[in-house]
Amino acid sequence: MQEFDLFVIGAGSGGVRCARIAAQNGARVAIAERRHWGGTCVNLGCVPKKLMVYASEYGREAEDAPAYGWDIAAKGYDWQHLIKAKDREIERLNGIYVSMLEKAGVQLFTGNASFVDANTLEISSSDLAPNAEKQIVRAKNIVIATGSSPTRLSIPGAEHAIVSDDIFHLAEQPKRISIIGSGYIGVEFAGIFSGLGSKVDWVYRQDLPLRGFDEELRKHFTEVVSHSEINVHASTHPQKIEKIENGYELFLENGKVIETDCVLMATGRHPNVQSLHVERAGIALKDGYVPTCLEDAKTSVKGIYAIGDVTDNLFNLTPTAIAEGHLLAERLLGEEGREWSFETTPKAVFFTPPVASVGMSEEEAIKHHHNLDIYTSSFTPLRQTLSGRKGKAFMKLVVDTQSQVVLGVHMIGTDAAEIIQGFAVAVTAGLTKRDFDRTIGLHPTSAEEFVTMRTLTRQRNA
Ligand SMILES: Cc1cc2nc3c(=O)[nH]c(=O)nc-3n(C[C@H](O)[C@H](O)[C@H](O)COP(=O)(O)OP(=O)(O)OC[C@H]3O[C@@H](n4cnc5c(N)ncnc54)[C@H](O)[C@@H]3O)c2cc1C
Ligand SMILES: NC(=O)c1ccc[n+]([C@@H]2O[C@H](COP(=O)([O-])OP(=O)(O)OC[C@H]3O[C@@H](n4cnc5c(N)ncnc54)[C@H](O)[C@@H]3O)[C@@H](O)[C@H]2O)c1
Repeated sequence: MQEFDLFVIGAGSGGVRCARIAAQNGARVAIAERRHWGGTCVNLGCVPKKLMVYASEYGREAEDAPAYGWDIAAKGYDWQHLIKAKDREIERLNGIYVSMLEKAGVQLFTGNASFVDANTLEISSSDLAPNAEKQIVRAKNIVIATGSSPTRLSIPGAEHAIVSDDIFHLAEQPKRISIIGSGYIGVEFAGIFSGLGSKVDWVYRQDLPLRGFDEELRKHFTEVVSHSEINVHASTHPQKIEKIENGYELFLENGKVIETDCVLMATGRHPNVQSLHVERAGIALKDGYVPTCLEDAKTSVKGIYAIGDVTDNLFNLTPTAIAEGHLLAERLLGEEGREWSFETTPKAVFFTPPVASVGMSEEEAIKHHHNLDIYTSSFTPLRQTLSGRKGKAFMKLVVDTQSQVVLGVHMIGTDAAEIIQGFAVAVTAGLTKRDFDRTIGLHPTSAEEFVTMRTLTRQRNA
C-alpha cells in the first residue's frame, strides 16, 4: 500500500496549489481527481465563463463602432465556433495542470477518493477513469478540496432545467433563455446571453439583484440593467416548468408564463461530499459543509483539513481557495504561513459593464459601528458619448469619518474588475481618503474619479 505525507482530494483551485507547494518543499504528496484537472474554475467556471463574456461583448462593440466611423457588416454569431475554440483552450489548460503537478513531484490518481478511516482512502473508478481499478492509500495528512456543485430548485419540471455545468456544452445557442437567480451566475449569464442576442427573461425572488453587495451599488446596477434588452421579473418565484411542443413554459408566482427554449437555474451551490464518506473518518458535516477553522483549515479530526468551496468559509472564489491551499501547505511543512488579507478579498461580477467591490459595503460598515463619510459619483463614460449607449458608471467610497480610512470601494462600469484589483491594494494597506486625494489622476480614465472625489455625498452615523 502506498503511503504519503499529504494526500489531497480534488484537483481544483485550492487542491492543486496545496499539493504543488507541499511537493515542491519536499513532502511525499499525492492528489486524486475524479472529473477534470483544474476543477470548476478551469473547466466549468471562471475561465470558460470569461471567454463567453468576451464573446458577448463584440456584438455591442460592433453596434457602437459606426458612431466612431467604422462600417461593419453584421454577419451573425456562430455558437459552435465559440464552444469549440473554448474547449481547445480548456484542454490546453487541463494539460498544463497535469504537467505542473507532475513536475512538482506530485503523484496523480485519477478516480473518486473516499475515506476508509481517518488515514486511509480508497480510490475507485469515476467518469474520468471509468475502468480504473480500486486502490487503497494511506496518508499522515489529508486535505479535502472537493469543491461544490450547482443546486437545482425542487419545483415540478425541474428536470427540464439546466445548471451552470451544462451551459458550457449546449449544442445550440438558446434563442430564448430564462435564467433563475440573481447571484453571480444569474447576473453573468443574463449578460452573456443578452450580449449574444438571445431573448433573456431573468427571474429572481429578491427586489434587487446581487445580495451581499452594497445596497446603493445594487440599485445603480438595476438602473444599468434597465437599459439592456433583458426582461426582468423581480420579486417573484418560479413555480413549475412544463415541456411544450416548441420549448418550455416557465410559470411564475406572479401569474406570468414565459415561453422559452431553455431554463437555467443559477440558484446557488452545495459542497461535494456525497461520496466522500467523511463520517468514516469521524467528521460530522454542518449544513452539508465540512466545518473547519478559518485560521488553519483544521477539521475536528487531527490530520484532516479542508479548503475552498467545500468549507463555505467567507468567500467561495478561486483566489481565496488558492490562498487557503497555499497557506495550508506552508503550515504543514512547518513554515511561517504567508500573510493574506481575506477580509479585503475583491469581488467582481462579469456583467457588461462589470460590477466590482473591495472592502465593506455601507451596510457592513454601519454594522461594524463606523460613522461614515460617503462619496459617490455617477456619470456617462466618455466612450458612450459618441455612440449614445445608455447606462451610467457608478463609483462609491465608504470612509470611516474619524480615521478617514477608506473601508470600501465599489464600482459599476467598464473595466471595474481591473480597476478594483488596484484599489484592493489601497484598502488592504488601510490607506486614508487623504492618500486617495494626494494621488494624481490618470487622465482620461473612469478610474481617476476615485482620486478626485472631493465633495461629500452624505454622512451617516452608526
Ligand atoms: C459558473 C461559475 C463561474 C465562476 N466564476 C468565478 C470567477 O469569475 N472568479 C472566481 O474567483 N470564482 C469563480 N467561480 C467560483 C470558483 O470556480 C470556485 O470558488 C473555485 O473553483 C473553488 O475551488 P475549490 O478548489 O474549492 O473547488 P473546485 O475548483 O470545484 O475543485 C474541486 C475538485 O474536486 C474534485 N472532486 C470532488 N470530489 C472528489 C472526490 N471524492 N474524489 C476526487 N475528486 C473529487 C472535483 O471534480 C473538482 O475538480 C465560479 C464558479 C462557477 C460555477
Ligand atoms: N465572478 C465570480 O467571482 C463568480 C462567478 C460565478 C460564481 N461565483 C461563485 O459561485 C457561487 C455560486 O453562484 P450562484 O450565482 O449560483 O449562487 P449565489 O449564492 O451567488 O446566488 C444564488 C441565487 O439563487 C437564488 N435562490 C436560491 N434559492 C432559491 C429558491 N429556492 N428560489 C428562488 N431563488 C433562489 C438566490 O436568491 C440568489 O439570487 C457564488 O456565490 C460565488 O461564490 C463567483
